[in-house]
Amino acid sequence: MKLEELRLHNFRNYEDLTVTFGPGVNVLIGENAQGKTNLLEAIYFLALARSHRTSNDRELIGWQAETAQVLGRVQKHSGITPLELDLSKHGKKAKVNHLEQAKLSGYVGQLNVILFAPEDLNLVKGAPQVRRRFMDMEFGQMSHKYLYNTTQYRTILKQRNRYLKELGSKKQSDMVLLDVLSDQLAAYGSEIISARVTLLKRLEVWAAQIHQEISQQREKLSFHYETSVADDDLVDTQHVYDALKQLYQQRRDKELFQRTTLIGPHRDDLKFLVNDKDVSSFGSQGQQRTTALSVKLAEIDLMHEQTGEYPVLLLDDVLSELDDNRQTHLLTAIQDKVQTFLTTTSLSGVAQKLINQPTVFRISNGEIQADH
Ligand SMILES: Nc1ncnc2c1ncn2[C@@H]1O[C@H](COP(=O)(O)OP(=O)(O)OP(=O)(O)O)[C@@H](O)[C@H]1O
Repeated sequence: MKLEELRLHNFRNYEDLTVTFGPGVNVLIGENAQGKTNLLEAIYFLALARSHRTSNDRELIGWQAETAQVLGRVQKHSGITPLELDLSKHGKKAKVNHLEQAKLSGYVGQLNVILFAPEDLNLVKGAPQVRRRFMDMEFGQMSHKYLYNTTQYRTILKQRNRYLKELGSKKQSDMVLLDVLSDQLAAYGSEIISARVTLLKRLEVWAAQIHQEISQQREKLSFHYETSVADDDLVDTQHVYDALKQLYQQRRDKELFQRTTLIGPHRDDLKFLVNDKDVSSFGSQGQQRTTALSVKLAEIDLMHEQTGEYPVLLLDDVLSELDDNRQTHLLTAIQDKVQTFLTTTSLSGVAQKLINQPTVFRISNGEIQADH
């Protein structure tokens, strides 16, 4: 899929912008603080109806304005889809084909993006929530069911945690309601865990292949999904559901004592192994970077496999963080097949690694100009 056109009204420092993009690599050049990342953020927002930088949508509205709009035209095998997000201080409206969508799951998935920013090099070394967020953002774009289950799970988790607090402080003593909430949490949680296990198996195949190429056949990358559910129970959703229910029974006293939910996908993690060793503890910085890059590039193939369309790739200032070999791998992997938006402060070093001429835009103070 390709993002053909983007229009912004009062989005961050863009008052009024209409821009048509090229189908291949689009390079966004500009000095610091001119609006390069804001533009990538707008594309990410158009795809996921949320920003990658802030959970407060109001920050996205231009300082002098009350409302903001992001509109795009997405080209897919099935034709062109217009997307629209309207933001105000009262919330946001999402439209597909000019029709307002009541649920986020009706909107997300129309434009699929993969964002790769310097922070993503933390995928391996960072806290577990970085990897959980990574799984949820990527798998949610590929599967409506996954997105729905994670949204429901979060709601029940909040209710259950609130109830555990009330039980802990003796404001409540009814264990029947706790059982009902545990049951619902196990139902959504088991769907999430089995989907993660299945999709990670596919992602692992692609990532291992890319990692092997970058490391010149020296390293074997593999994944391990870490969860309280025993490996033997990770066979299907029903087994995971039964295991979670049992775990909620067994750990009830501990959860009541700690007044929070200790088991479920919101506590799980993903480990990356290089030559069977945990790369976050034993890998060099170079191996950790190669792992992050391989996983990011593998997502492109996984999304294509799952949806039949290549996603749009957003590279925010990431090239400067990669050495020559890794840069070449990244740029070769995306040639021709993936529409890419790449921010940089200088074109040197990028252009000669690309086979085809990129479309270049200069960004200055919230304005964009195509470079001819
Ligand atoms: N809501 C907003 N309204 C207006 N301007 C904003 C808003 N939010 C941020 N800005 C402005 O946007 C600019 C930052 O843009 P952006 O983060 O895209 O920079 P950049 O071009 O990617 O720079 P760098 O290369 O340093 O990352 C700043 O000048 C900031 O003041």
